[in-house]
Amino acid sequence: MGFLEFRLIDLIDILLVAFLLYKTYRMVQGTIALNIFIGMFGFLILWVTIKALKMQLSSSILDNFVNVGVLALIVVFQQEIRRFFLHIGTKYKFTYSEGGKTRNTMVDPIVKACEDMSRSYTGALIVITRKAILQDYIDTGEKMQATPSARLIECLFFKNNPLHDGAIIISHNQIQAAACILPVSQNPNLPTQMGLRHRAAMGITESTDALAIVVSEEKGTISLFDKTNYKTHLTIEQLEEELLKM
Ligand SMILES: Nc1ncnc2c1ncn2[C@@H]1O[C@H](COP(=O)(O)OP(=O)(O)OP(=O)(O)O)[C@@H](O)[C@H]1O
Repeated sequence: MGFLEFRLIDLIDILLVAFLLYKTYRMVQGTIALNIFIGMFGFLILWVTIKALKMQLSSSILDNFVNVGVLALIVVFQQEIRRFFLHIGTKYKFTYSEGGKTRNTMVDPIVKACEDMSRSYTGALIVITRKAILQDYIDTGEKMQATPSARLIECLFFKNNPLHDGAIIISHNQIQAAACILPVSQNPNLPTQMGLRHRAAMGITESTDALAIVVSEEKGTISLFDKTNYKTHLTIEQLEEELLKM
C-alpha cells in the first residue's frame, strides 16, 4: 500500500529533477563537458554492474573513485556550475543597472567602428559586460578609462598599434582595458574556420554573462557571441539591433 502511494510532492520532485537535468543538458550541449558527462555516466554504469556482480577487488577500487566523485564533479564542471549560477542570478534576480539612454551612447561608436573595421579587414574583439565585471580579464590587459568613440576603437585595433592584439573590454560605458587575454573555448562544434579570436569570444560568453563582437581580419565578417550562442555574417543593421536589445 505504502509502495503505491504517490503524493503531489513526488510529482513536483520528479518534475524538478527533470527540469534540472534538462537545464544541465542544455548547458553542456555542444561543449566538451557533454563528452565528460557521458564518460562519467559510463563509469557509473560500470560501477553499478560490478557491485551487482559482487566483484570484490574491482568494486573496492572503484568505490574510492566514487567517494571523491562529488569533489571531482565540482572540479571538472567548475565552468558549467559557475555559468549555471550566473544564469540564475542574471535571469531571475537582477536587472541591468545601466539605463537605455546611456547604453545607446556606446552602441553607436561600436557599430560605426565595426562597420569601418569590417570594410578594412581589421581584426577586432570587443567584449561588453553585463553583470559580471570581468576584473580578472581586465587585469590581463592595458588598463584605460576612456569613453568609447569609433575612432578610438579603430585606433586600438589598428595593426601597427602595440595594443591591437587581444580584446578590448567595455563596461559602464567606458573602455576599461585593451589587449586583454580571454579564455579560449574548447567547444568542438565551432566551425573549423573560426580561429583563436572567435574561440576567445565564445570562451568569454561561456564563463561570464558578457557579450562579444568579432570582426574577422581574414573575411571582414562581423560575428556576435552571447550566452554561448553565436551569429555570424551580421549586417551593420543587425549588429545595431542586437546591441540595442542587449
Ligand atoms: N585568448 C585570446 N584572448 C584574446 N584575444 C586573442 C586570444 N587568442 C587570440 N586572440 C586574438 O586573435 C588573433 C588571432 O586570431 P586568429 O587568426 O587565430 O583567429 P580567427 O578567429 O581566425 O580570426 P580572423 O578571422 O580575424 O583571422 C590574435 O592576434 C589575437 O589578437
